[in-house]
Amino acid sequence: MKNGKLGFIGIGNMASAIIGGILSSGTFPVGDIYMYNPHAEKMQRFTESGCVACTSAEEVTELCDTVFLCVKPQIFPEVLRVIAPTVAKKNADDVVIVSIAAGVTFKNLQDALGADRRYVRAMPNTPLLLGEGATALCRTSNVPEEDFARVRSAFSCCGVTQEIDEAQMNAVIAVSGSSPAYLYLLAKLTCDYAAQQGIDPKTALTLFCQTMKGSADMLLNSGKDPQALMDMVTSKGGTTFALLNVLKEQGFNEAMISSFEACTHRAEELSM
Ligand SMILES: NC(=O)C1=CN([C@@H]2O[C@H](COP(=O)(O)OP(=O)(O)OC[C@H]3O[C@@H](n4cnc5c(N)ncnc54)[C@H](O)[C@@H]3O)[C@@H](O)[C@H]2O)C=CC1
Ligand SMILES: O=C(O)[C@@H]1CCC=N1
Repeated sequence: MKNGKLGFIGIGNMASAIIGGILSSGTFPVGDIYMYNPHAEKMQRFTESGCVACTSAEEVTELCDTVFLCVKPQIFPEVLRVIAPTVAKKNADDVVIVSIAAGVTFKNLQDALGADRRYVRAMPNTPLLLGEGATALCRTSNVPEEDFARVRSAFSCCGVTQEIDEAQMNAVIAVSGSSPAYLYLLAKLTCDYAAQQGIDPKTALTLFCQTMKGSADMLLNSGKDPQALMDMVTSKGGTTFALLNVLKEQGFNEAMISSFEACTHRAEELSM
């Protein structure tokens, strides 16, 4: 029997962002959110909000019909071993296992927990915390629409979601999961430069962040593609041309592409 409870195992950066987003949106009753982390202090702010702290991963798995595995990929073998007997005791249609881990495949999950179980993989990102996340999702073919919709709503209540094929899950990490890091790097480099030039750091951050937001809106809503939008900014013989020219000369495009490939490759290595 399904009871609608959501369980989270591993309450670190990402689970905190997901739970924080769910709580802010009010999409699920707070008392339906269960969690386990070996370090109880990581759960404290959510227990103060009314979420339920469990004493083990098995307990979360026993009590909840949607179980989010939010530990590091390296910890997955241990967590899967711990929850396997509890998953085995449930009817196959009474539990959906959701993994947010980079690289951990459906085959990894099926080998550990059973091929007849229902699985969803998600690649979210930390802006979920503010309701501005972006999550790529895929599911095994036995996950019915109703179960998938429930998982999806845990992410879509705090951002956008897109369903993709499992074969694309490692490549999408450079698009959703990891990409905030290089946007923050760009913000840091830009604002550090502005500060060196005597611009007040808060002023620079405000201008740059609005520029990121505005540029994202242009990409989504102007009907123009990235190249056309770059062309709109770039006056012949002007400042943007000078800026882009240095990036080109110094191999920026190649470095970005190599970094995406490294991200995907690392996810492949993290497969169990
Ligand atoms: N941080 C991010 O931006 C994103 C992370 N992910 C994925 O999310 C997962 C978690 O990443 P983070 O939240 O960044 O890591 P984290 O290290 O912040 O959180 C992991 C949590 O698991 C807990 N933990 C360790 N052993 C455990 C066990 N045996 N049972 C239960 N909990 C245990 C740790 O105490 C920690 O609080 C990873 O698999 C990562 O690939 C996916 C998308 C984005
Ligand atoms: O760096 C990582 O491995 C995780 C997955 C995507 C974002 N953070």
